[in-house]
Amino acid sequence: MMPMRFDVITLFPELVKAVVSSGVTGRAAERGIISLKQWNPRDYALDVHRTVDDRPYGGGPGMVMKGDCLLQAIRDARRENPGKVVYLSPQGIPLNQALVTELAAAENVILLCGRYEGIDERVIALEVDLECSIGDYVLSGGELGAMVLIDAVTRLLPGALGHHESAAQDSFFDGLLDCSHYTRPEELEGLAIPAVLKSGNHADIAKWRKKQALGKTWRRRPELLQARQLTDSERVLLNEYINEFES
Ligand SMILES: CC(C)(C)c1cccc(C(=O)NCC2(NC(=O)c3cccc4nocc34)CCCCC2)c1
Repeated sequence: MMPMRFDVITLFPELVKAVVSSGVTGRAAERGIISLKQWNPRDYALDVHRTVDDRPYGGGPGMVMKGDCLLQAIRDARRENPGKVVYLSPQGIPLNQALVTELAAAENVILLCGRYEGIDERVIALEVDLECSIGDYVLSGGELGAMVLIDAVTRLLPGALGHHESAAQDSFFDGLLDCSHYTRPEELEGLAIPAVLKSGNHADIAKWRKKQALGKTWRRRPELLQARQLTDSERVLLNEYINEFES
């Protein structure tokens, strides 16, 4: 199995490298499930000051990343990794599990990270296949977006998760928020755990967990429920939860 290759165009290669230094993504890199290569536009800046940014046409505050260095870095990366070029950007489409699943099916992907006020628009016109955003807040660069994407995609690749983890992952996948979790000690600072979890009755426990997940999603992220058809038994559980919640 060939590793999925991520090529990241970034002024901060060390920041992005951290994503493969530990945890599931670190293990996936060790196992050859993913490979990561960073390309620094500054290596293409030939002037003595190695300039990668310049003042914006039309004036205004801040600087813009110069297109020439970015284009050369992207083209060198493409030569080694003929993958889709994804620009992590606040103007992008929201990164969600559906898009992550789509990206995990791709052989390779090139991730472009902006800094300063952004990148020269002509780079997007010439080389970017997809713009995606990890959320609506102001960031200092696209690198954290790249790392989020690498983490989410890697978890879907065969062999990345142990069987315990992949089973847990599947429970995440059913499109609902997660139920509450508890572990030892049984009493923690005077707080007990829900009795059903000590009952040993696996049917009751599964029902309780599903009801918790449905109820929590209904309370906190009702729009996720819209996106997901409920089975008849799930609808019954949710109605039970709502009746209890509102009683
Ligand atoms: C959304 C909001 C608040 C309306 C907004 C509107 C306008 C600008 C920004 C902003 O943050 N500009 C800075 C910038 N951000 C990002 O790269 C970025 C931000 C958010 C999610 C992302 N996912 O990937 C990359 C992302 C980093 C420096 C280079 C220019 C882009 C934000």
